[in-house]
Amino acid sequence: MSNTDFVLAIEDLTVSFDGFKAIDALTLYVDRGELRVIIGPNGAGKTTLLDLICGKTKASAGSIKFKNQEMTRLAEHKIVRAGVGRKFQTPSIYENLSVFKNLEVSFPRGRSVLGALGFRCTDEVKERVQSVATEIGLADALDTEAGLLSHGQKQWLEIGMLLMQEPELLMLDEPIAGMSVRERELTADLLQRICKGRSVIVIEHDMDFVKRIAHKVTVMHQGKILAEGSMEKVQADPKVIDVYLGH
Ligand SMILES: Nc1ncnc2c1ncn2[C@@H]1O[C@H](COP(=O)(O)OP(=O)(O)OP(=O)(O)O)[C@@H](O)[C@H]1O
Repeated sequence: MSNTDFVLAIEDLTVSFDGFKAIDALTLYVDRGELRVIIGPNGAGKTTLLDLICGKTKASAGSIKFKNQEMTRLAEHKIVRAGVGRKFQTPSIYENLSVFKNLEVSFPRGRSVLGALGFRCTDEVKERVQSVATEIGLADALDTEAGLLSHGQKQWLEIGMLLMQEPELLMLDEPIAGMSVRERELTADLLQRICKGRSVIVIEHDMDFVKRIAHKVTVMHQGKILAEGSMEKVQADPKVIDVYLGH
């Protein structure tokens, strides 16, 4: 298959669990700087697709190319190192550490000789922590213990921990679940900012939020793509109304 300009090129991807195809010959391309939202009914295969991209689940067949490099045979940590970040629904922050520390420990190590010899909180790390904290709206909370943050702030901190690694593709599974209206608005703004320098894939069920953030929407159903395009286009698609939006 040929090289592409897409940051992510998924072709004929299939995964079977005991003969059941959770992802079925799926082809999907994501542009650089694109914010793609994946929607679809329960069991459509959305989470499984993210699991495949980040290497948590191995494909039965097909290809996942990230910046033209095949990912399907790479170990999870190598996919992270290649520039793919994934946030799961439940936050995995260190509750008893400060916001600063949470960000600091997420700075990638071991890539340089210095990193391999031992980690030091250099000016470079401090600057990165500061800039990420500003990006996620927690610049004034650097000394706060993470466990004391609101639910929304914890979610942003986790996004910040991923940003510390400067991923070129960031994947988020239902990022606004449990958030207040105000936190949802701030998250929409945050995602708009984040996708300026990278591609973002979001799984989401809240259609008002999808409308606010999506550049393009992919609708999944039974492991396949049912529809793809602008929110207006997929919303007006009778197939999509039939299996998802009409319910
Ligand atoms: N490890 C696994 N073993 C067996 N079946 C699995 C496994 N992972 C997922 N499945 C099945 O694959 C299908 C797709 O599940 P998936 O969680 O990807 O759907 P989803 O679109 O994310 O749904 P939801 O919106 O409910 O999160 C489901 O029928 C699920 O039961």
